[in-house]
Amino acid sequence: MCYVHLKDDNIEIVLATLTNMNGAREVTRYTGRATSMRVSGENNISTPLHTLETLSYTRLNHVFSLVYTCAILALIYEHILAILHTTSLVSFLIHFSLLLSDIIFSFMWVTTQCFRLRPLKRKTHPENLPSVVQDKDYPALDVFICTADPYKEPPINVVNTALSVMAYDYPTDKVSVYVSDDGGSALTLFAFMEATKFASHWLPFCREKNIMERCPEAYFGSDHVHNWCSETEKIKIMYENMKDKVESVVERGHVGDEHITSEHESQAFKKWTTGFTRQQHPTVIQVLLESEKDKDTTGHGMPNLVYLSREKSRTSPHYFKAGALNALLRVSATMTNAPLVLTQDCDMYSNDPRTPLNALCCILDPTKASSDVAYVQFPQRYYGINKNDIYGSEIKRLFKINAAGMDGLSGPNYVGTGCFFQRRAFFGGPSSQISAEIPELNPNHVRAKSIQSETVIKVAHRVASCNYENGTKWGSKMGFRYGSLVEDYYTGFRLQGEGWRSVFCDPDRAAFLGDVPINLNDVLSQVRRWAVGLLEVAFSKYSPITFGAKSIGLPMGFCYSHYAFWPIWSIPIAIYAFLPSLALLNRVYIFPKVSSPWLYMFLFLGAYGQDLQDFILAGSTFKKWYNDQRMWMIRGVSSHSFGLVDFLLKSLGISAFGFNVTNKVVDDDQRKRYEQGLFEFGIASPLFIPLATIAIINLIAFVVGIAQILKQGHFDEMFIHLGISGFVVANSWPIYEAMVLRVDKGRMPPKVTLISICFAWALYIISFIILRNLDIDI
Ligand SMILES: O=c1ccn([C@@H]2O[C@H](COP(=O)(O)OP(=O)(O)O[C@H]3O[C@H](CO)[C@@H](O)[C@H](O)[C@H]3O)[C@@H](O)[C@H]2O)c(=O)[nH]1
Ligand SMILES: [Mn+2]
Repeated sequence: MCYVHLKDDNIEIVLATLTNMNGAREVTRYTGRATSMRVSGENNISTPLHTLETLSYTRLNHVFSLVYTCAILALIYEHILAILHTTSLVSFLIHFSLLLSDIIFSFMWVTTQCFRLRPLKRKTHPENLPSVVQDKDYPALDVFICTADPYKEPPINVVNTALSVMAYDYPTDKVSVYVSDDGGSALTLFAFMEATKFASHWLPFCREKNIMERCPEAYFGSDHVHNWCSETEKIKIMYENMKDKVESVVERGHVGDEHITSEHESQAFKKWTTGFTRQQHPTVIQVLLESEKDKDTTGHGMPNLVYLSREKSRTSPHYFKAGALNALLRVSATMTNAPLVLTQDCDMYSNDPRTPLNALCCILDPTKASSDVAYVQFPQRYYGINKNDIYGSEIKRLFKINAAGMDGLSGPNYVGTGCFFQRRAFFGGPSSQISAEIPELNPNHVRAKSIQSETVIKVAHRVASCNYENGTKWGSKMGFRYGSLVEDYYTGFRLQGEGWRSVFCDPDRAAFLGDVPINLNDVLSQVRRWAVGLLEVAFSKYSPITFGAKSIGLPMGFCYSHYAFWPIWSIPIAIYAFLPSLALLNRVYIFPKVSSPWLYMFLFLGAYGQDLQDFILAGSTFKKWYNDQRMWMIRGVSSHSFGLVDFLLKSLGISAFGFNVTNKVVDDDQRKRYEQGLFEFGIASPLFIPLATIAIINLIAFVVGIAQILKQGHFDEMFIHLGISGFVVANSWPIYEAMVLRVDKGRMPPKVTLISICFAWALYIISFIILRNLDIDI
């Protein structure tokens, strides 16, 4: 096994770690330049499973960061000077808000630099696996798929996700797929019963044809299905039949008797008695496939497939997805207890059957009893994004650029899906394991013989009950952690705090492909939930800035802080969106006189230029980057501001903010407009009001500003104001278009436009009253 260590540009590969008879460690190493490394050899110890490369522009980035830091200091100094020279409360407040804004921007910029300290590119070599470990010795893998609502997450899509992982190129008897249904829906169970029948044809078909798209919907939907033959046609018809059946049952809302084909199935549906609701129902566990018994059409074994809907009660908290994942951890422990666990969102299908092998390359260390890698995170990547990605849905910075940056430190944050964990990681630190309350749940507990035996099913029901966690360490010291709506981010952070590392694995071919929301309200609502979750971590006793910096070191602490404090970006963005334009309308020029506009220009272009550079190097395009920066502002003033308020209300106990599941059903009209690159407003969402208000105020300010320059000069004083307003106007183009030019269903509802005009007017009046007695230059 190899273990790779990087120091500056040098690479050290620990090819083997063996313990000799005296108990001492013997290490075989290769050292060399990272960029020119070649390792060759015949035996297994010289065949690395993964190699790392540092990126050549990193040094340049460091130098630039130094220069940029000086510019930030100069700007802060000017703000302080300006504050010292203020003569009235109003001008003090104005300069203070500019100082506050720039301090927040600077803080975020400083934390961003930690992602640039040592970004890595990691390459896996699954072709070398056979010389290190035979496939019969591969660790078993439990896959968890979460779903929560059959109407927002169509069961046929969940089935597709499950089929894609069931068909992995991995010893079938080592794969178990567990589906958690927080929607407690018979419709989802029905879909999976149908899926098991289809799987017995689909899995051998994938194997024989060696196809890459093992998600049937993606395979039959792709234009380049090779080797189309009568068998392909047959399987396609089978798939279409299953899909129609599942969709019609979902549409009808219940599973009719005509669809139930066996006594076994009928027994399963009997659990949906009257009084069974999503919020209140007993545990349902249904073993749909058992690898030791069930065979596919060629007689080859099938993976285990288990449906779980944990018990829910109105009086017990269920902790949303984190709770579902912990129930999955426990139920799977009683049945298969695989040392590797993959967590998947229901809308993220596997796009590469060799993904578990790539993960093994990063996690496996056969020479040691265990490695300290808690998880291997693959990036979230998506299908169906429009040409220029108008909503910045790729979120490239979070999922790719920053993740590669953290990989060079202690490893990336967990993003909820596409992540292979060592089960051990959920039970204490790498060298301080803790025991579960019952032995069946411990990672070293030997798996049961039959997953359907009475004793196993009994314990499985017990550990899935809604009161099971009371008085245990689940959610605090064990399993996925509770306390934040971004349970993924929080859990990864806490695991790293316990001493675990993580690894980022980003092969060229996307390992997983997911679905993105395609209307603005869904996009913004999703980020609003994230904002609340992140703030819950930022202002907890485990804040990354304090606890994090202590437990995982300053650079990693800063990386995690960057996300935890993401929503406070809304403060400077909102200040810059309103203040300069309102001041301009009142002919008050607020930027420090001493500051030459060049300093602002440098800071703005420097940050933007670096951002653009990262995007282009990560394989993106200028247009996508432009849209991403626009969404950054849009999210800042809507999702993040609302998230900030939601968080405050939640902290004060005034209102609760739960996990609103993102809608994955789209209407064809919306899809068409999305393909055309049009923003989808359509509904009167409060999230749109700040956007429209800002767009209106800045447009008027910009026009008035230009008119003033033409009439009476003052260009110098107005330069920065005009620059900012002009920039906001340029970014607001889709909003003007939606308010004035469009007539389709996705335009801005007139109600939102009207309310925003009123807000803009009110803000102008207020600013007029406050600013009227100020000098032109303050
Ligand atoms: O009570 C719940 C709520 C959600 N989910 C599942 O959680 C997943 C993610 O939910 P989704 O609505 O798609 O949220 P997103 O914001 O798109 O998800 C991102 O953000 C979440 C944290 O907010 C992470 O858990 C996800 O992995 C990450 O992709 C889905 O499979 C849901 O079925 C549950 O199982 N139970
Ligand atoms: Mn999602």
